[in-house]
Amino acid sequence: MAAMGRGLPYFAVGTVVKGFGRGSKELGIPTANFPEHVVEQLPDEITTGIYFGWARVDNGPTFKMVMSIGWNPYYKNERKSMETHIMHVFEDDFYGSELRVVMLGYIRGEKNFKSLEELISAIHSDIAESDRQLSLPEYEKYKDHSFFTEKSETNCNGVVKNGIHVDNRKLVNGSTGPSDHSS
Ligand SMILES: Cc1cc2nc3c(=O)[nH]c(=O)nc-3n(C[C@H](O)[C@H](O)[C@H](O)COP(=O)(O)O)c2cc1C
Ligand SMILES: Nc1ncnc2c1ncn2[C@@H]1O[C@H](COP(=O)(O)OP(=O)(O)O)[C@@H](O)[C@H]1O
Ligand SMILES: [Mg+2]
Repeated sequence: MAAMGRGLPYFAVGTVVKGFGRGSKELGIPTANFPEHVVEQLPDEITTGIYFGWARVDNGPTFKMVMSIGWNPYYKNERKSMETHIMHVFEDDFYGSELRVVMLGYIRGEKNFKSLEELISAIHSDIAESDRQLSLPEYEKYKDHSFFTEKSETNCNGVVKNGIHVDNRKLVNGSTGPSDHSS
């Protein structure tokens, strides 16, 4: 079987936070931004650039997604971001919701562009390419991965690597007690 790329599949969970508000307003392409600690947990193999995969908001359906990781050279951001455009039209914003993603393939590196129109057109090509790739059986099957159907917990800041859930809530909340309430 063909390899997916170094570090892939990569699973991540986090709360949707505010970015610069450019995605919807300037580009017409909203991106749900992950908080800094999720970005910081990315392993070195996950280089900056554009990835495709699947995404789920809270307990909703799982949709195709395309993600941008990096400093957005067109805007020269000072902080590295990890932003997911979900291929679905949502009625409302979902800041504060839990976003789960699995990244399956790498499309290209981040680029600078001479105009906003060129950036927008590149993003539209990425969306079309991701849409095609995700319909292939080898990628489509991840839509129903147990990662998405596991009972989700509030304030879950866990990160899942290669199917293994690494729960780092203790680090985030500073709690050291056991997380299992059933015993
Ligand atoms: C599929 C995709 C590809 C992107 N490619 C680039 C890129 O090559 N260069 C760049 O500067 N920004 C790129 N971006 C990031 C946009 O500039 C970013 O989403 C926008 O600045 C919105 O940021 P905000 O969430 O802070 O509002 C891409 C975004 C997406 C969704
Ligand atoms: N299809 C979608 N994909 C991603 N985010 C969406 C989508 N539809 C609505 N949103 C909402 O829009 C927000 C992102 O818009 P954006 O302009 O990028 O703002 P920000 O800079 O705060 O990330 C998300 O956090 C989410 O609440
Ligand atoms: Mg955004």
